[in-house]
Amino acid sequence: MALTTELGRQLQLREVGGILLQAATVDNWSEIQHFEAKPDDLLICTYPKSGTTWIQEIVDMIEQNGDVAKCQRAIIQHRHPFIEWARPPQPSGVEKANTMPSPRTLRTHLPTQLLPPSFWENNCKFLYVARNAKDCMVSYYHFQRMNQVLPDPGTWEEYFETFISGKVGWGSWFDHVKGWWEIKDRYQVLFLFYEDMKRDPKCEIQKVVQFMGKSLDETVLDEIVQETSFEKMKENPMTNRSTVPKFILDQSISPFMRKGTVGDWKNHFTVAQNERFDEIYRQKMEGISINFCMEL
Ligand SMILES: Nc1ncnc2c1ncn2[C@@H]1O[C@H](COP(=O)(O)O)[C@@H](OP(=O)(O)O)[C@H]1O
Ligand SMILES: CCc1ccc(OS(=O)(=O)O)cc1
Repeated sequence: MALTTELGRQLQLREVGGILLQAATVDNWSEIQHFEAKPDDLLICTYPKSGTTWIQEIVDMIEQNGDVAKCQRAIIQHRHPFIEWARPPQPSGVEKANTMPSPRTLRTHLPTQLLPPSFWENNCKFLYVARNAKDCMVSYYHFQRMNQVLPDPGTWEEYFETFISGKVGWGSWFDHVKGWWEIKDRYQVLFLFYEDMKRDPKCEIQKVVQFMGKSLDETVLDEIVQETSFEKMKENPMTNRSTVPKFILDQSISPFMRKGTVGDWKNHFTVAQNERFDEIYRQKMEGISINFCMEL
């Protein structure tokens, strides 16, 4: 009971610069902002529920030259320090990154304006994965239903309002995607789409290989495509979060590896919600030349 109360307190959300973050992250904000990135760091950047775990497994498989056994060395949450994560008394994401040998692969959900400045100063590589907002909203809703230490999402109708107003962890989807899209040509950013990864995983994985400065045989690429499929990762205890206790992630409510598809929003959005969302999207993303694929 004491443990769940403590976890609940840590995962309450508080604001930094108008963005909701977990309370323990806010408590640790100075350490996070002073994080010292190194020029050879690779930072995986995503808005929550955009395919973070998927791209992490892909990057690790590439780093390990397709050696599946090496990717089984630890659960995915422990392989790439999550720089803004804090859950005392466990070491923070910053502490884990500081003890990791280079070259490091790190991960974040932070929007550009909250990223520790040293990442820009060191011209690090950023690998951003974007997912269409409607599927992201659906995935985040089910995640908040099953995550027992996050605020209850309420009904779907209530969550729809919460999400479009950006009152969720890591803030507004619109601002997050816009922010990373706008800086992509000024820094070393590989900007990928979840929907492209579903449509042609080999092509997108090849882009990541090149971005990482690696070269892999065709057979290794094929192996990575296979091993990082939704079906494989759903069965893999190192990626499916099955090791997280039920009092934190209750996968009987909704599995972490839930559907892994493009277009599940059609099973959730009413016609009226869809029309309203499209209008809000048009206003908020005006002038941004991104074309999201909404169904495959
Ligand atoms: N290998 C894979 N292929 C496709 N989708 C995947 C995947 N691994 C995880 N996902 C999906 O990515 C979402 C989780 O994102 P994150 O890792 O950023 O939290 C979930 O979406 P759904 O809830 O739509 O199924 C999950 O099912
Ligand atoms: C505040 C909501 C939230 C979202 C994502 C989280 O972590 S992870 O991306 O699933 O590892 C944690 C909390």
